[in-house]
Amino acid sequence: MTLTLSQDRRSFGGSTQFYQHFSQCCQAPMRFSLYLPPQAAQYRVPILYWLSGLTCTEENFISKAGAQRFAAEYGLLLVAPDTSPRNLGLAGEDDRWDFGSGASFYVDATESPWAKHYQMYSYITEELPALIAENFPVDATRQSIFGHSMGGHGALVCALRHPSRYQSVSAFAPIAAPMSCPWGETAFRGYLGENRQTWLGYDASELVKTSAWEGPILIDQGEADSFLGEGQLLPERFEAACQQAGVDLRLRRQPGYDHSYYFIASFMEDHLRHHAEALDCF
Ligand SMILES: N[C@@H](CCC(=O)N[C@@H](CSC=O)C(=O)NCC(=O)O)C(=O)O
Repeated sequence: MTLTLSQDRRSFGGSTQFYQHFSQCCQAPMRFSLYLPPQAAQYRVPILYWLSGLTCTEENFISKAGAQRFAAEYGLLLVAPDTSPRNLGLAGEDDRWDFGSGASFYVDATESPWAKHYQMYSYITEELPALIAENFPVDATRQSIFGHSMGGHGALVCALRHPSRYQSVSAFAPIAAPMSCPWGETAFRGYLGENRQTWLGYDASELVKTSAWEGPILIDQGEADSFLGEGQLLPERFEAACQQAGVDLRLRRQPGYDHSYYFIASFMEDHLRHHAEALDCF
């Protein structure tokens, strides 16, 4: 697989880089950003994947979250993929900000015209890890995942569906019960069709009830998040499901914080430490 490097910026003793490649899963060019910590010059480092939210590209997280400082300290390679394939010429692709481009919901679509290209679940869990293992000095047996909003939920789904593949998971303001909120219903209907039974496999509040996930789950949720008030996030549903399943959820409600990257950056250190501990970085 050919990777094309488009930017390489020295940061915190390592490098923030941007790549493009042709994805076999998505049958389209895909982009991701990456932070290579200084330790990668000495030994194979663990990997921490970040999944971004609606409207984001591979750039939002790496330029706004302030994660590189802590990744450099702990020796973590960060990978932040784009949120969907783009510029495919599909009908309706760019009509809405919460569906289509920038809004894949990280599922493998089954419905036309999305199914041919919107295979983001397979891309995130299979193709991208193989690509990273092949091209960077990583220990591919040590990987974790986190994200924000649509991506926070995507991270939960990946970990709950693959409990042995990820050492830890965390999320900022995840869309925690997508089958029960307007964003999720729109996306699942469009990508997966009308049968709600098939949606269950992509809803973290359902998956957690049967998953073999054992580790703690860290979630930060701003109490002044406007999307919380609109009923798009529903952390209380995930909390109840975790309680029912006996899963150790550390849901921290943060007074005054909204949905933005100002909120994310404020608690980034805690999340990176959560993952660094699980990935044996100390
Ligand atoms: N319609 C608005 C709001 C979009 C928005 O807030 N996106 C969030 C993620 S929301 C859930 O997945 C985001 O991360 N935005 C990028 C950022 O850098 O803040 C709009 O189009 O702006």
